[in-house]
Amino acid sequence: MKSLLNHKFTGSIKVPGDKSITHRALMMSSLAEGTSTIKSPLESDDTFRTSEIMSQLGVSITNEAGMITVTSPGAENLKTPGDILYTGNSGTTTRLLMGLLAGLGINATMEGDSSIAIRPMDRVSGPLGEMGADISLKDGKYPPIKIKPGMLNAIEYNMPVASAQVKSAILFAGLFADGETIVHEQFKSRDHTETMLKQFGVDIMVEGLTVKLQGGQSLKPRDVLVPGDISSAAFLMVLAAITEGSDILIEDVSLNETRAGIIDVFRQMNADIEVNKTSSEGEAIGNIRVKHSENLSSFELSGDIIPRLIDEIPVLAVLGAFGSSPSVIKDAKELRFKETDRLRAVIDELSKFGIRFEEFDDGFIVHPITEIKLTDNDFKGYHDHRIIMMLLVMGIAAGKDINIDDPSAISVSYPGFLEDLEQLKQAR
Ligand SMILES: O=C(O)C1=C[C@@H](OP(=O)(O)O)[C@@H](O)[C@H](O)C1
Ligand SMILES: C=C(OP(=O)(O)O)C(=O)O
Repeated sequence: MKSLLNHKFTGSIKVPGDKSITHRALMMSSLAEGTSTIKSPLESDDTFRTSEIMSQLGVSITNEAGMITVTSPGAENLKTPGDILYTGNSGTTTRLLMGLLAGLGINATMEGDSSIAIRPMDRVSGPLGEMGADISLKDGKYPPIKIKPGMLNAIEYNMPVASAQVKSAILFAGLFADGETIVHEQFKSRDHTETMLKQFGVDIMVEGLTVKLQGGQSLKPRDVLVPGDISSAAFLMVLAAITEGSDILIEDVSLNETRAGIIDVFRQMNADIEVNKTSSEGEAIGNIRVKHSENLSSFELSGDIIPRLIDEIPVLAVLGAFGSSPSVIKDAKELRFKETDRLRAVIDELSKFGIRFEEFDDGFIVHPITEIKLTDNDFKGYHDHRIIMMLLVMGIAAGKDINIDDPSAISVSYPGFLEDLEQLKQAR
């Protein structure tokens, strides 16, 4: 499908800092007695929630010119918060802090917005309960989450779903548990917690799909450099690949293998992509250049690649629609438990452009778009940042001005998205 656009997107850009890494850096610096710094963090609604909560626990956090300074009295001296801890729209804040607060033995109640209120939390309270944590949930499953102090024992846990949030919550609790905590994954989920715990001086062992950690270790302060977020870069990568004349260079972005599944997909699609790693110490970092390609083919994704691109699937549906034959996503049922049911949202909203889908319980087939015909110009963003940015990319590629009910949730992960699009936009 040729795009109807009269402009292209060119130039170099840095996307905002990685959301997963920023959350973890704020949490781990708050456990390490002394002063740590976080350079180029993501400054967005979700990371603000984590920062606010760490402050409520007695940590001093200041932010000046793209550098956060965290001064902590140490894990044992964090205090019981006076108020409810509000996690907003952030699943990562909510789930990781369940493990951390249970480990710290802090009495607290956490709740978030209306989307967090219907995201399952029993996947975390289950294993934490096995460790001895006292956590109660509404209807046994949802926030508000009430955590009471208690002694924890280490467990050996087989993860039923690929989830870095569950794995990280168990590892955080394991830091304070008696004995060795062992987590086995079926598919490898993002490993930022493991990498960063090592950087903060924790002895943690990673062997294939198994992570082991001895309780009773303390963290030492350090300086963290946050690379750009490949999940944010994904929107620009897809835009460049599908709009004629485009050529975008994204600099200093995370190339962590457990996050970089989208690069494999671009290669599978015969997209024009160049990747140049500039550092592989700790978190891999580098540059990604994507040019428009006339000859995108298709992709078939299932199994272990899914956790490596889980948040990119909405925008990959757009890429698939510009391929020469149908593309397939399977084993992605987890998308139904994100900020909204993302499989439903992708199919319902992209169908309004005339894109044809076949839906499965755990994925979809997206057919190549042959003609863009808007059946409805009123789009729903479901207050989900990834769905809204997906729609904006599709709208641009289609050369249509679309109405999205409420685009404000972009600020959950990429507050400057519209400005970055403006900066890259050129007349053709
Ligand atoms: O640990 C993290 O930082 C995240 C893990 C993923 O969720 P799951 O753990 O539910 O797969 C991902 O979708 C989310 O955006 C961030
Ligand atoms: C699912 C996401 O985040 P969280 O789980 O932290 O809300 C996301 O950023 O796409």
